[in-house]
Amino acid sequence: MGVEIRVEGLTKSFGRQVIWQDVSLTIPAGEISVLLGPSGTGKSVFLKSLVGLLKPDRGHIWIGDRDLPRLPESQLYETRKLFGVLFQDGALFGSMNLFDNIAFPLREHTRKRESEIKNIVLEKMEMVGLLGAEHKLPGEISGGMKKRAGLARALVLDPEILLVDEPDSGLDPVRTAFLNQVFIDLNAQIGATFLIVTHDINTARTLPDNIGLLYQRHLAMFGPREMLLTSDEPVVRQFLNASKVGPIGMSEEKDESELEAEAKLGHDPGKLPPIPPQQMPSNGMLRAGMHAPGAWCAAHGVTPPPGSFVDDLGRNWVEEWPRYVASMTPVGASGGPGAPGGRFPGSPPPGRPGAGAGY
Ligand SMILES: Nc1ncnc2c1ncn2[C@@H]1O[C@H](COP(=O)(O)OP(=O)(O)OP(=O)(O)O)[C@@H](O)[C@H]1O
Repeated sequence: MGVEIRVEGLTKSFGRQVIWQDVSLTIPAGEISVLLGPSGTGKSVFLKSLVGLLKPDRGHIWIGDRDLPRLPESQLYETRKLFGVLFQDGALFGSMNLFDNIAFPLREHTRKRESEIKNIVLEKMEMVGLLGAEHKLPGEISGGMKKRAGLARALVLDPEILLVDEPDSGLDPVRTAFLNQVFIDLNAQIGATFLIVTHDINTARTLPDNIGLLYQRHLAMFGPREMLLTSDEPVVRQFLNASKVGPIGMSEEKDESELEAEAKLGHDPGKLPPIPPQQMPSNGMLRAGMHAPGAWCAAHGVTPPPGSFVDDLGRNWVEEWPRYVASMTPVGASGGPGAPGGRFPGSPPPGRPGAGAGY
């Protein structure tokens, strides 16, 4: 079981916002692949495109000899049956108990008898460790159980491909580890092709055969896990080490309206997002998100440049300050919270070394 997915030159935009472009990769049949990426890089959009819920602007998604974006509706419907999808929240119907939730696709898409449906549902519930919870409502179970119920439902039609969107969201590390083990066992048992989207580094380190990284509208890398874990690419290293220092900034999260607002202010989108006035240090105070260099640099193992000041993204505000002031002149002129002229951030007040209110 399990089929290969071959993606070629896939591009997706919403209006003027390009989500990713020219993504090409082959997701090997029967293996577990994980797609990583900072928030907002379009991982969920990628999953939805793979299953045909969103139409890419260009490119191909080959499942065998079928190119998904070009299939007529009837064939798309048939091809979708190859997929099981686990959405972030499990997407359970709140008014149905777990048994009926899990039985739903079988009742909707097959003509199986109730006795047969019962066998399948109980088999899948056992696979995910939920046997005995058939009569519970989604509101009566934990987040981890909800995910496993969603997983059981994704399995009832015996998918060749299982797509999973952020299985770890909202789960503590113990439940995440447990769920990851369920994925490993399931993969060994059913042999389907798994693609899991996550930003959990531990999941990426332990679970997959292959890892991909989406970054700044491109697939930065895709390959065997060890290749990524030992990569010297700065973006890969920063992501895997969960470091604030490196090429990944906050620009990935911006949507079109934010980028437009920035462009109007004359900012260079993605390069120097303005720091919000409420986070600017003024009158010697350190505000949330801004850290005295001593504490921050010690925590990140770097030597602070003399007189420097860093923010949550590791930007040195001694260097950024003149550009920031230039870009914020109207605010500065009014003497507002972002106005230059207060105590320069490189000099924390005496007696409060390293007092970073953001910690
Ligand atoms: N249907 C849609 N219409 C317009 N924009 C959308 C739509 N779906 C997603 N987006 C935009 O696409 C971008 C990527 O969203 P997506 O949810 O795929 O990111 P992600 O990498 O999964 O983020 P996270 O890790 O935070 O879940 C976001 O800017 C989002 O606002």
